[in-house]
Amino acid sequence: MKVIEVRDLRKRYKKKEALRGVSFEAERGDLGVLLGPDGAGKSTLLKVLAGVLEFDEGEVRVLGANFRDYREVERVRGRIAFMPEGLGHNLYHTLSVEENLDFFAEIHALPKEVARERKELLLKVTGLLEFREREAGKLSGGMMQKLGIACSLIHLPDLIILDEPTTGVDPISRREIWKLLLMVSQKEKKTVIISTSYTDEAERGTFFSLLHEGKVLKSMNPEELGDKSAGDIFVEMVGERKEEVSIPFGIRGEAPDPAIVVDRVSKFFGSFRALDGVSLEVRRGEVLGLLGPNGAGKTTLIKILVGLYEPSEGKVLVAGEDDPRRIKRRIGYMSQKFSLYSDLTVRENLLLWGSAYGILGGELSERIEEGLRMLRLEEFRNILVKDLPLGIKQRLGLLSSFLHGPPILFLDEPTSGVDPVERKFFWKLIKHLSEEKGVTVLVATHHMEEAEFCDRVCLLSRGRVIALDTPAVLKRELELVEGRAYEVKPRDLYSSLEALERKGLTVVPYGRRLKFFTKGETEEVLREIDYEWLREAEVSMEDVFVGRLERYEASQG
Ligand SMILES: Nc1ncnc2c1ncn2[C@@H]1O[C@H](COP(=O)(O)OP(=O)(O)OP(=O)(O)O)[C@@H](O)[C@H]1O
Ligand SMILES: Nc1ncnc2c1ncn2[C@@H]1O[C@H](COP(=O)(O)OP(=O)(O)OP(=O)(O)O)[C@@H](O)[C@H]1O
Repeated sequence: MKVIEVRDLRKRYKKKEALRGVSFEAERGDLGVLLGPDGAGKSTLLKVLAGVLEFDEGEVRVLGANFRDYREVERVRGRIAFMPEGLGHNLYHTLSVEENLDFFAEIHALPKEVARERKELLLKVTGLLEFREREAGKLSGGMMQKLGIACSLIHLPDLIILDEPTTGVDPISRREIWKLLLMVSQKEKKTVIISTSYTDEAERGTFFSLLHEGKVLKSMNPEELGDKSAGDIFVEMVGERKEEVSIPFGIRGEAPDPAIVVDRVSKFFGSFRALDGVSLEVRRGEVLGLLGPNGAGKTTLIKILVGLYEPSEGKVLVAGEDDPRRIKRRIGYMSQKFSLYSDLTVRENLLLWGSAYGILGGELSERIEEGLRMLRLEEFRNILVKDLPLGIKQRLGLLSSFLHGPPILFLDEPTSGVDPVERKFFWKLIKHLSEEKGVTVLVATHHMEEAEFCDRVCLLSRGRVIALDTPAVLKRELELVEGRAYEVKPRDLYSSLEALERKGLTVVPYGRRLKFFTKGETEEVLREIDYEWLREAEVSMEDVFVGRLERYEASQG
């Protein structure tokens, strides 16, 4: 049975035609993934499907209701869950984690026992069990996102629409969330439609659709991919950004070496210890990647370094300064939840930022024009920030952070929700700033492939540094502990999975593939699953992340 039938859908916002004749279908039990460049129209399509945005032309039938007629939309609204894009936008920030879940269960009139069972399951899957009493507004970004997903799933409606649910979510939780979505679609036969900026996620659903400039360019099922990845298809259809980066304006002042010193820093919120004796140094001109599970303390550390929080213990030196007011003048900061004025346009925001740092007149206009061109923001210059798609907001956030030419840059998840092509460009820009301009960069990310671009990587867990080294050393160390990594080809995925699990090996799904480490039993394991099915795989930073954390958690009991 078709749960969604869309024909020739058109939607315009004032002058902008966001959807230009979209056709789209999904059946019961489908898990459909929307991919597309920033601003392609994904959120617009999802809002129409959820019945929260009116459309101009075309036919939209959802759960048998004709969405032209508003009374029909209302008839099925209770059977649709919708999570909008953005961290914690569907939550009550002054209610606790548990109260949020209870609230959503109650408005959908779930029987008490069912609500209790589901709540416990969702708290477990999202890793929020130990934080059930914390106010939602005090959760980390990724924890908020996971609570948002849990609140959308608690009444298990027939159609679940999630706009970028895994943005800001750490790699381990991302796997758990995917397991949950697969269970909801395969076992419960619910229909799930999500958008994502992770192309590997497109390979895990029943189909994916690539949107570009308000049209569906391609819809396919992952089996049709052959040897290609969804990322390859994305780049083929959308095109790469091949141009070199060159930032014509100068950096104001130079940082000392080390540029950042963190000395035995702890931070308490009430009795909760968010940072626990963190010490590290960032060398001048280095790009240091900050990784860690949601709630590890990455944002807290960055906020201390940029002078927004005072440490409870220990001290920091940034650009040789220990006074938060002086630090703020020497750095650039892109925060996780945006320090942008939502009722001002893109250009107005940049004017305010630049002039706050004393850059004025012609020089400011030149910097803004150059920045808008470089980050492909020109067409958005007169759009209010609140109307910008997430990925475009991120571009503006990045530009504001370095517009005034600071020698040290703090970027808190700059690429979350940014499309893969633009994400690569962000990294070209970050590397250019560090290598050509000598800028020191501290960058938090959940995109593990980006950790490869960092000079060194710091892995935080529960407020402590558990690893700090170059990506190459961390990967080599993992190989020594875990053995060689192998990948299993897709056609034999499930039989291989069983064979491997019988051997007691942890098998990790990577899109349509599986990956495992041989742990010194190479011959025996390889014999059990035909050699032909295997290929040697490279150890990735995601393996390092998972491996290190698992070992750390085990050592802590
Ligand atoms: N309320 C609005 N007013 C004006 N223009 C809008 C509004 N909402 C969206 N747009 C425009 O419509 C286009 C599509 O936006 P949409 O949010 O659907 O993109 P998206 O594919 O979800 O992007 P992202 O993944 O980056 O969030 C963009 O050009 C956007 O600027
Ligand atoms: N104002 C606050 N009051 C109470 N607890 C807080 C407050 N701010 C942060 N925390 C807690 O401190 C911990 C660390 O949060 P932080 O935002 O630094 O994590 P993070 O590593 O940046 O996570 P994410 O990857 O999800 O962004 C979390 O458990 C969070 O709930």
